[in-house]
Amino acid sequence: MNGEYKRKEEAFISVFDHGFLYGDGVFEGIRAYDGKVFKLKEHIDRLYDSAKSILLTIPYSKEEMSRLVCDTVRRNRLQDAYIRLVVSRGVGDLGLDPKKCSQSSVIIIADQVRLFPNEFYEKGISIITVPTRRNIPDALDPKIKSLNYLNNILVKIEANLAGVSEALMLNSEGYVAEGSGDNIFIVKNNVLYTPPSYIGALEGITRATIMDLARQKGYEVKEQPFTRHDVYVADEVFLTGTAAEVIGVVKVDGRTIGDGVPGKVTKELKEEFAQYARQEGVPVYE
Ligand SMILES: Cc1ncc(COP(=O)(O)O)c(CNc2cccc(C(=O)O)c2)c1O
Repeated sequence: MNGEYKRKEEAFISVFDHGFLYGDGVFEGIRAYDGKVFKLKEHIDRLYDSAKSILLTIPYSKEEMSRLVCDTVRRNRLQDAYIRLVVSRGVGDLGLDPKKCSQSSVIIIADQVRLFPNEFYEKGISIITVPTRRNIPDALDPKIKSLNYLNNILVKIEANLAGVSEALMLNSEGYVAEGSGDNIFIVKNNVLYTPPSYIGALEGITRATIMDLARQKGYEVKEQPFTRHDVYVADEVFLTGTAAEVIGVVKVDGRTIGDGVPGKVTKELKEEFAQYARQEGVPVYE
């Protein structure tokens, strides 16, 4: 926390922190595999882009921040880790004006990874689309990974109420945007499609990695808008995210996708990703 290491039980922020009061801040969710931080540069770059976009100053260079992330994993003696990196506007008085905050808060948490049950990956998951739309880019750009996650949480609540583990948001024009915490791919006739980021979605790092891996395997990958209809009639559907990695979707709004089990391309890319994620990364212990 702001350069000092605190035990979990002593790690507190002020009730006047504008990250807490107004969601005024940005964050990243990063994973370490076998003692190596995966896609650290990409996550740090996205964090600093998000901060710049809301005129939030991060009081460390990217190199210092990268070192602090690795230090935090090391001090927690973790090999496989989930890292939450948060930068808020910091402590100010009760007005929302950012000028009231003199120093941003920087918090780095390294914890055990909590994964979806293995069964979700083997059998695939059932999801729904929900009425809650993705934030429109000219209100709050979904490319900014900000602490404002209520749009996503409302979608998660709708998924919970429907008894499913994830839900898809459309954008204001009715095109599929993304899940509450993951990006979406559909496969049709061996071609992969994913919404372009201008649709109103986070530019996922897992999404970008899967696009590269798929192309290296010879698949055509197209970034183009698609509708719920395209999802329903797809041969395969899968979601990507730092936590989920690659997870097959076998039912959407009651429509069975393909044969009702995770498809060939989904399984191939999940395996490819798992191997790649364990080879790559910034070593923490060397
Ligand atoms: C809205 C949204 N869209 C897509 C993604 C996937 O992006 P990455 O491939 O860069 O992770 C995210 C990221 N979502 C995310 C990241 C880390 C943890 C968790 C969690 O559910 O605990 C969720 C996200 O929050």
